[in-house]
Amino acid sequence: MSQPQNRLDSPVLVALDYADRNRALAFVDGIDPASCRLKVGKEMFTLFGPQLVRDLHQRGFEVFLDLKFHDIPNTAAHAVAAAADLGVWMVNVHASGGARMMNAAREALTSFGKDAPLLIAVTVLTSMEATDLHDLGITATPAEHAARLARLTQQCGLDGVVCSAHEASAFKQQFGGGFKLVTPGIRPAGSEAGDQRRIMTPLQAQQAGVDYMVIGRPITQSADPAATLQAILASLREEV
Ligand SMILES: O=c1ccn([C@@H]2O[C@H](COP(=O)(O)O)[C@@H](O)[C@H]2O)c(=O)[nH]1
Repeated sequence: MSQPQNRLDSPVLVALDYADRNRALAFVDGIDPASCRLKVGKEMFTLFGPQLVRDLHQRGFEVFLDLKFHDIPNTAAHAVAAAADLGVWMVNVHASGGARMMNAAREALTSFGKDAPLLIAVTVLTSMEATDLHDLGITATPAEHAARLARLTQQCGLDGVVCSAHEASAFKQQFGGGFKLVTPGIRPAGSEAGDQRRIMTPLQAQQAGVDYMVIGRPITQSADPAATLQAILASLREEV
């Protein structure tokens, strides 16, 4: 297990969603590990496996392994422990897997002590809006349903949730400052929303009190990903 040595205050998690490992590493090799953390999700992990995470650690980056485990408690717990063995900084499950699954996942990390990754749970995907919930028979709004799942997540002793930045200020009041809010669906002004629905700009998300903002395509699909990342970071610093 190799843990990165540096540490940083950056709120930006870059979603490293590339089908091409060389393109991903070309971007990574052009940025400073102190400027952001990297999120490895289902696409790159399925294509390139744990070695990709080791390669990023070796370059000094902390990694959020975004595999959103949703399974029976035993399987989810073993998967979370495997992520901890890999030395990731953060790992997640789906809150809709329920309390027994989340408790099992949390307990699986106790033996890692201070080396345990942060464990968070996905509430309502940022690509979802009210009509998507209605299709599932859920009549609550995305914000109400996300709050219900966040409450359950906190009761299970996890470190925080994935939610949209729209829920951030209410969740900080309800669940306290220490409960981490990780928000995808971040779109700099003028960039395409794509499949995302509950979106905010980086600055709006910072003002709403999010802890970490996940930004993928606006950076990775830009003409100069490293420069786009720097511009986003600069815009956030200006407002501090
Ligand atoms: O609710 C969620 C949970 C996870 N994601 C992931 O974040 C990134 C977002 O990428 P963009 O290109 O900035 O849209 C992506 O890896 C998702 O799998 C999310 O979007 N929403």
